[in-house]
Amino acid sequence: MPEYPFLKGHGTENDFVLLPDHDGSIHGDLSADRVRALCDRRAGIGGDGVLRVVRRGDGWFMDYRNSDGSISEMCGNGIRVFARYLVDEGLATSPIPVETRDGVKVLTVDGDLITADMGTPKVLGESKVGVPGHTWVARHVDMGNPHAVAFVDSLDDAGTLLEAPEHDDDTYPDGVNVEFVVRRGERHVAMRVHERGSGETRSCGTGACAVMVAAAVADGNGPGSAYQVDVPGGTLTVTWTEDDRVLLTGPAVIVARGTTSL
Ligand SMILES: N[C@@H](CCC[C@H](N)C(=O)O)C(=O)O
Repeated sequence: MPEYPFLKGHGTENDFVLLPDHDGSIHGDLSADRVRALCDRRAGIGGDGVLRVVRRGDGWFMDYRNSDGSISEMCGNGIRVFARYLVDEGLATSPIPVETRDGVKVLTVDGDLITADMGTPKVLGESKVGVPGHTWVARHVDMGNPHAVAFVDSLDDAGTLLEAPEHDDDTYPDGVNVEFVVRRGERHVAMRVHERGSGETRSCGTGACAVMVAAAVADGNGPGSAYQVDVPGGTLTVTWTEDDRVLLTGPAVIVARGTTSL
């Protein structure tokens, strides 16, 4: 049985299996079944998703998969862990452009913290999301991937999040990441998230950006503001720049390296 190199890393406890596949020859046929096996927390390595690391021209491409094997356009914590891997291995130096299915993102490394320039957010309309016993109006924010942001009285109101929250299929034909948000202070919020393709996770980078943008719009603060976003796995800082770009800053670490036959 062939053995393949892997690494395990996380950003605010949103955790990933990294598969180095620099020339695309090892995992080019990465199937949904293999992603599910790698992400399995009992029979596999365990993770919210897989980051396949591929060279593209002079740079790098992040091939991101959710733990259920589905593909997403973007992963804000994943791309920061991806950058940590490149720097730790001496494969790149900051600033690092990384190609994704949502275009090129530039990563900046400053000690323990890695910032991803996530690009311009799209603030769209409102729809409803629900869990048993509760329904909320949610703001649709597109960060390259789809988000529904609901402001709630208590994060406990989201319940167990063992099932995907109800949402409007016409607004989100490809599914949605749903964020539940409470205010903690001025320019300071806390959130839980149910991720499309992964279930409830301890953090979501694109979700934190969507939450910040929705909160800033609701507060009458547009571009030119920064918020602290607390997630179950830590704290992220999201800055909406004057030139309408969203910067996601937080820690990203590699915690294990090995080989797997999965
Ligand atoms: N955890 C990620 C988002 C991963 C993709 C998401 N589940 C989707 O399907 O869009 C992040 O940190 O942004």
